Amino acid sequence: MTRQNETHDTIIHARDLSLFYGDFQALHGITLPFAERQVTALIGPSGCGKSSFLRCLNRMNDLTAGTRSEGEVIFEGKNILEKKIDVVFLRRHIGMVFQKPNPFPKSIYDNVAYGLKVNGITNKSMVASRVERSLIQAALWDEVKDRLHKPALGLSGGQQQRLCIARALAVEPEILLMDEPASALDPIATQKIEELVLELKERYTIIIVTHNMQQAARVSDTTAFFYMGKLVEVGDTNTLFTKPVKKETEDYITGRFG
Ligand SMILES: Nc1ncnc2c1ncn2[C@@H]1O[C@H](COP(=O)(O)OP(=O)(O)OP(=O)(O)O)[C@@H](O)[C@H]1O
Repeated sequence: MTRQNETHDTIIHARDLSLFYGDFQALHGITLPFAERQVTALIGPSGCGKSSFLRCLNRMNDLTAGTRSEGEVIFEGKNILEKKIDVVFLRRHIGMVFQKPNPFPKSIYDNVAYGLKVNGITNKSMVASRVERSLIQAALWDEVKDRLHKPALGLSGGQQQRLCIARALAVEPEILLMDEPASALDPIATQKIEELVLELKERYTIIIVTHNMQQAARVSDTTAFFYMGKLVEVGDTNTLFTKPVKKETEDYITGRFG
């Protein structure tokens, strides 16, 4: 949770962001700033636009034909939605972890080293030290240090997800986007991911989509509630869950819908 008297600058800021899949408008004028080195949870019922919004923040929606956005997402003084933005560069700064662990069918080592190669880092000792550091940061090193050259697909689901986090961290992003990173995992693996999120926010800004309100309450400093493509309410997590301002938020967090 936020330490008292600590201030956090805005690192990325969606301004009046709308998103269309063909004729269907999935997001309606979302304005939402994100504080540096904080965890923000995006919550809301299925289909409300949480993942669509998250994917706008590193242009993953570009991969879906027929998508169009309006408005701005400001990162490092630039609107990252502009066509001229280099998305490889952008995704080096804004990494992503998906719902289902998706390691490449390569060794554990090569999975983590992959992004470094894509970004032109080939010096062997530098790659080795970044691989080790990323696996330590992802709380996986002790479990894999003796089998780095074994297939990643031989790891458990929870280990695979931490490997995907290590892969994302290897290129030293500022922001980590997590789309329901624990929803495919058992309770123990889920707890590990939650502990990891709390550790990682010392260095990284984390934006996490979750269906699990207890999880949002446990890991996030700020929570944003989405409903039908709109941002209904955003605020300090504790306050949002105990004294929501909007009726829709209260109905959702008390389980009256969704
Ligand atoms: N590729 C796509 N093409 C067309 N419509 C889409 C596409 N992806 C999402 N949508 C629609 O956009 C809306 C928002 O979907 P999105 O997946 O962002 O919601 P969500 O809140 O993340 O849902 P969930 O919690 O179920 O993952 C939904 O109505 C969905 O059907």
